[in-house]
Amino acid sequence: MKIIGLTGGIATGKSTVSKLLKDKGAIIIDADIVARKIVEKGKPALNEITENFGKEILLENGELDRRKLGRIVFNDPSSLKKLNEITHPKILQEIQKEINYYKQHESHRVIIIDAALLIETNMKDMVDEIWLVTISEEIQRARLMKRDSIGVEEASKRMEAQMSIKEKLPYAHKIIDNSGDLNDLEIQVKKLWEWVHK
Ligand SMILES: CC(C)(COP(=O)(O)OP(=O)(O)OC[C@H]1O[C@@H](n2cnc3c(N)ncnc32)[C@H](O)[C@@H]1O)[C@@H](O)C(=O)NCCC(=O)NCCS
Ligand SMILES: Nc1ncnc2c1ncn2[C@@H]1O[C@H](COP(=O)(O)OP(=O)(O)OP(=O)(O)O)[C@@H](O)[C@H]1O
Repeated sequence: MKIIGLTGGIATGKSTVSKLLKDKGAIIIDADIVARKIVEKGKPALNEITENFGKEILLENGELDRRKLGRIVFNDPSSLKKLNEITHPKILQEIQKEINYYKQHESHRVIIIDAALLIETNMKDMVDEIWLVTISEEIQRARLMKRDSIGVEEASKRMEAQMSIKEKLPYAHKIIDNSGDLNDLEIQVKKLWEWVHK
């Protein structure tokens, strides 16, 4: 079983690549989905978040107000550090649990871990190789603003909260250049999929 870490900055196109790989038969573990799961109502991480950020961080139904928390942490590095300290160990633990499950039940299939923070966290040690999705910062900012309907400042702050693509390059075993159109992307993904099965 091969485990591939798919990474790249916010809105570089990881989910788009994951979808293409899923259609080809890969198992996808999406770190954003795992991150949402560990802060559900009643989970210990949500209590820790309210202890640190106050009850105002909850919606009326008791769930996490993600937009509000996002506005706080992406504008204040020390709040982001605190949130990462609460969530990252639990996200890593859950991903490891999922890997162990698939190792037992789907041992012939390729696993893709889709995670923006794969290199920043110890997730990089869980994978056999790293595939990096790259685009210029200008395209990245433009796609992020469009997808999330946010302004240039908010988009830039989110990008600054992560390692730059340039800093991630030395860790990459394969590069997926997503500056072209979706057809270009599909061609690259097809080649990688063939390569992984050689
Ligand atoms: C701050 C939160 C509540 C904002 O929620 P929101 O629904 O607006 O965004 P979502 O979770 O879909 O994340 C979107 C993208 O933001 C970027 N991002 C998320 N968390 C972080 C972080 N801690 N540091 C840097 N970038 C991040 C990633 O590129 C991610 O793909 C949420 O992102 C969160 O709980 N983050 C901490 C957990 C985490 O590190 N998740 C990323 C796992 S790789
Ligand atoms: N080649 C492309 N041409 C034009 N738009 C694209 C291309 N690839 C992806 N997109 C769009 O760019 C946006 C970001 O892509 P996507 O959501 O896959 O990024 P991501 O890396 O998974 O982001 P996140 O880190 O937030 O999870 C989406 O709106 C997607 O539809």
